Amino acid sequence: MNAFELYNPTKLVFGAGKVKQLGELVKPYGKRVLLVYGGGSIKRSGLYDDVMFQLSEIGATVHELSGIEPNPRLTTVNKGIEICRKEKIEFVLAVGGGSVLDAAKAVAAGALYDGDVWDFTIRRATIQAALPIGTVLTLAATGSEMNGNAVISNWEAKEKRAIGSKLVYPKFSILDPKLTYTVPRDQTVNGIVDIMSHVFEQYFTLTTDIPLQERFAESILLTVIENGEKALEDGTDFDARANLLLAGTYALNGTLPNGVSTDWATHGIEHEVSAIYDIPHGAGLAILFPNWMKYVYKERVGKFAQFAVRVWGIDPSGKSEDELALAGIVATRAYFTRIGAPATLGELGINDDQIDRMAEEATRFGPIGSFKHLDIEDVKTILRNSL
Ligand SMILES: NC(=O)c1ccc[n+]([C@@H]2O[C@H](COP(=O)([O-])OP(=O)(O)OC[C@H]3O[C@@H](n4cnc5c(N)ncnc54)[C@H](O)[C@@H]3O)[C@@H](O)[C@H]2O)c1
Repeated sequence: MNAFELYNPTKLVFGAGKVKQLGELVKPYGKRVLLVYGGGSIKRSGLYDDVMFQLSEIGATVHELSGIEPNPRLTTVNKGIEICRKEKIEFVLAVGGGSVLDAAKAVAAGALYDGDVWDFTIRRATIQAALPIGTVLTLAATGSEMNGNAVISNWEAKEKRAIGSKLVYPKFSILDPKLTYTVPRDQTVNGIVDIMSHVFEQYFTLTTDIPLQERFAESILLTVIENGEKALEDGTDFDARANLLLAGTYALNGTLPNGVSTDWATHGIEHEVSAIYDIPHGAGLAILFPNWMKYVYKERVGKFAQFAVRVWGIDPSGKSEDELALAGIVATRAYFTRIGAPATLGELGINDDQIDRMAEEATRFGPIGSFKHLDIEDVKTILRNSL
């Protein structure tokens, strides 16, 4: 096991009706609040009114940044930064899915930076300060509710890049499974794939003798596989939604990578696809991950065989490790297809036009991944195999 540090300051407030605690949770941080949200689903569901009521109860002055796009854009983040500076905002409250949370984090960091917030994504500057953030999550997927990451798209430059800092962990996140009842089927599917992909990035590692981390990861995968299908059958199944929501948080809150070298190559490639084609992150991952698996599994066949047996319940008798590994990859693709995720870039209207550019961008800082280091030619092959 590698040396590691675990840091997670986010207070998780989980359960039905927990939005009632919002006012008290915001109160210590100030009364000048920027409310960040997306395209209006929170208005239709009544959540907006509940949030505004809570903020009015503590006498907060609320300014709004609405219209956060899925794959949130730098231009929108900049609008939020401007409001923060002009209105002397003390607290940023994100209400929505991962895109809203990520945009709020970028706004919070950009507001206290005397330069272009994009600098944080291209390693020109590191975050030195940020406004405090709180979140009310409405979609199980990214883990952004309990981590220090945010992904922002520069639509003009067709680039999608991540920022990360201890300073942008939410101070608190409210997770009420009932708030996810209205998530449409396709977004539920994208969320399931995103959560599973976060686990894959940390599970497929060359680090050995890590039984606790492996079983953590396998239990998250099994929980998502079972409860994902239940939530798709009945979007108002409280327990299925609750289990999915908590799995999403644990998949990317710093629990799984303890002492383990993690990969993240597939996420890097997916970001290049959605930077150009603006596809949902989960859809891109559903297409790419089984192709990444097929390309790299020989680096450690035994781990993929274990995945097949423990996660997909494949009977190992009479099968070689290689056969088991491949059966696990086939089962992964079959599950994605069963829940309705795309299997090829072609299904999303993407052809080979931009493969060179996407591969160049994905490897702009050098080879990616740690399970197998992927250079530009490897990335091109995985993208071509995904057409
Ligand atoms: N910060 C991280 O650690 C991290 C990790 C993975 C991905 N990401 C990024 O997060 C973004 C994706 O976030 P996401 O998957 O949470 O989706 P999202 O926030 O983009 O939301 C997807 C859609 O679902 C709608 N929606 C959200 N909640 C709803 C509800 N309760 N009812 C009805 N509609 C609802 C939104 O309005 C939007 O149209 C991508 O940009 C991705 O790259 C971030």
